[in-house]
Amino acid sequence: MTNTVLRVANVSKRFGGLQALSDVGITIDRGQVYGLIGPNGAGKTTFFNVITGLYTPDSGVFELEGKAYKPSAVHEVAKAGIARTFQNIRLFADMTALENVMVGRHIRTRSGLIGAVLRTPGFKHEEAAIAKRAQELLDYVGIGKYAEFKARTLSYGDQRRLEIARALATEPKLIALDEPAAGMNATEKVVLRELIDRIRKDGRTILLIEHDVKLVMGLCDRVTVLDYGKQIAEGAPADVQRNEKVIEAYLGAGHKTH
Ligand SMILES: Nc1ncnc2c1ncn2[C@@H]1O[C@H](COP(=O)(O)OP(=O)(O)OP(=O)(O)O)[C@@H](O)[C@H]1O
Repeated sequence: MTNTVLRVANVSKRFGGLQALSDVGITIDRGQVYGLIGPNGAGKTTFFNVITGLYTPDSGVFELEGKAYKPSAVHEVAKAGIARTFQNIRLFADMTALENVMVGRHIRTRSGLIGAVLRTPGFKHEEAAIAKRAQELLDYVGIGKYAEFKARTLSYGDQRRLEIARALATEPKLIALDEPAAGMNATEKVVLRELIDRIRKDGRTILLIEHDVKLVMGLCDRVTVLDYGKQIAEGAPADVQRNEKVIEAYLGAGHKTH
């Protein structure tokens, strides 16, 4: 089996007159935490959205574990094996934490989502096993005791962890985290860092966009830096941090720094 989990090459995307991405590519190996950074408006979210099927690219080559995939729709990408979280948390607010994770699990079950909605016999049979696994995942991310709480009643940090549990429930080949530390306080960030570290140690592969450069540098094995839709650096965090173009992009006029 190939050691490369995700290979994306030559991704371009234009919004009207704006070239949001020009020929961007990344390769993520098994077990890596891969960071995507860059100043405001650099194209990080656009790239992320293209990889996960939310935006249709103008060009690009996409491979997951050596097999071509077409990022044409979010659910297709999820089926192919990429699970993601969102910058603006997207949970089923009035469902319990446990139910939210169970929904994530259903894309990997025989009866699927439709079976879940129709409550077919096949679904009922699977349901107990799904609930058990969902509870394990809640425990894993550290919010097991909130299983029966409605998602909207959880703290911001816990909602983010719930999103991660739901993504893990799909047994993804790659888990893509969109600004997982956004809005978190220092203590929550420490807990998040430990969680991402644990997910990696348990053999998962992670792509993340993050504004907290310290977190990225401490956590990631490799980093790509985007600026005005172009890839200006790629490599180990320590090297990228010293890169002249990167320093200029972050400190240069016209950009807000984070
Ligand atoms: N749906 C869209 N329609 C038009 N322009 C867009 C759209 N999405 C993004 N853009 C533009 O593309 C460029 C890249 O935006 P993007 O959100 O990908 O950057 P980013 O690096 O994620 O920024 P931030 O750090 O602020 O989240 C920006 O100039 C943005 O205004």
